[in-house]
Amino acid sequence: MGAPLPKSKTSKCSCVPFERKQEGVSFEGVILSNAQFECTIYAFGAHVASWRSLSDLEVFKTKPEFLFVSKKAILDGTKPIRGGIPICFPQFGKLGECTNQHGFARNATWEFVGSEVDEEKVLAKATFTLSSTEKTMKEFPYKFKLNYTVSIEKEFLNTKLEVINEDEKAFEFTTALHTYFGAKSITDIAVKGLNGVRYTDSLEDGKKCVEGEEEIRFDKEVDRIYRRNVALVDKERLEIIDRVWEDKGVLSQHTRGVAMTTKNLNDAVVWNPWIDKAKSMGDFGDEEYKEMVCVEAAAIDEPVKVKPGASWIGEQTLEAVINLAHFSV
Ligand SMILES: O=P(O)(O)OC[C@H]1O[C@H](O)[C@H](O)[C@@H](O)[C@@H]1O
Repeated sequence: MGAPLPKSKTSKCSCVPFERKQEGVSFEGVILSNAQFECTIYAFGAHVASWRSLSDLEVFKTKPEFLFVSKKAILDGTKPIRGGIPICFPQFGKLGECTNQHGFARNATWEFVGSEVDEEKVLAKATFTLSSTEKTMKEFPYKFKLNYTVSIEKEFLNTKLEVINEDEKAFEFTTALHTYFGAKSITDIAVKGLNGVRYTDSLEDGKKCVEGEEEIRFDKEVDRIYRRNVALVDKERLEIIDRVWEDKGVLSQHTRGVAMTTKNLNDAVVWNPWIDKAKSMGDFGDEEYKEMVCVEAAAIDEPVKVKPGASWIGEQTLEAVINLAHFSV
């Protein structure tokens, strides 16, 4: 682990490394705090496992956590962690030569290489890195380096993945920041910002469809890859609204949710396993489909090409929103 940035008496922002032992297995990571929010990142998978509010506001106090992690998640390094923000690289799903679905980055232990805090900006940041090894070369035959920077700034969580080609050959990859959002109840969740967007339905052999709903609601299994308009993707945002905070069907000031913006991640995967798939997953509770939805910032439809010596950056920014005026009602 890199050098810790201890919390001084006067500082509100911090990045504190930790080591947890669970059934003899040690798990390392860092906790970022900026006095408003706290974020836990494991070195295994450079996995953001928690992003929680530290506020006393009622709408946060009753459920401070914004991300979902399964109670059955396996935290011994033998399996990717079910929940949080797994990093899919160098392939999304089975779209590549890797043996494991979603590639190897979420199964590897990354190195914590640095941190930064800035009281004025209300910011705390940590960077992790992962480089190619003989093992990764067997599945993805290129030399690469990944830098992953996680920062909390006020009510924003930014996750930025840099992919550097250290090989003599160009390479291609697909990727996703596979965020699991927590829900009080899935039937009260709405995903907005995809109306009119083309998507492939992974549950119907990749059937091509166009989204016709202003709000995507959930009452069955959903697994879709939306291809957002590249020209608009930097300006538009996706909203994951938790309508349970509404007052008698009327949008209240306390409606809360998350607004997502992305850079260079033009696709959005929307996934909820629903009943049967939930039961088939060993590291996911049978009823937990009611408590989560994945909205994943991704580059899938058009694989990213990186020339030798060049690099690519993809990022997502999540904003914790409680005031309805911030949502595009
Ligand atoms: O079980 P995992 O390998 O973590 O994948 C979980 C899910 O990831 C994505 O959302 C895919 O679109 C789904 O088809 C897949 O089931």
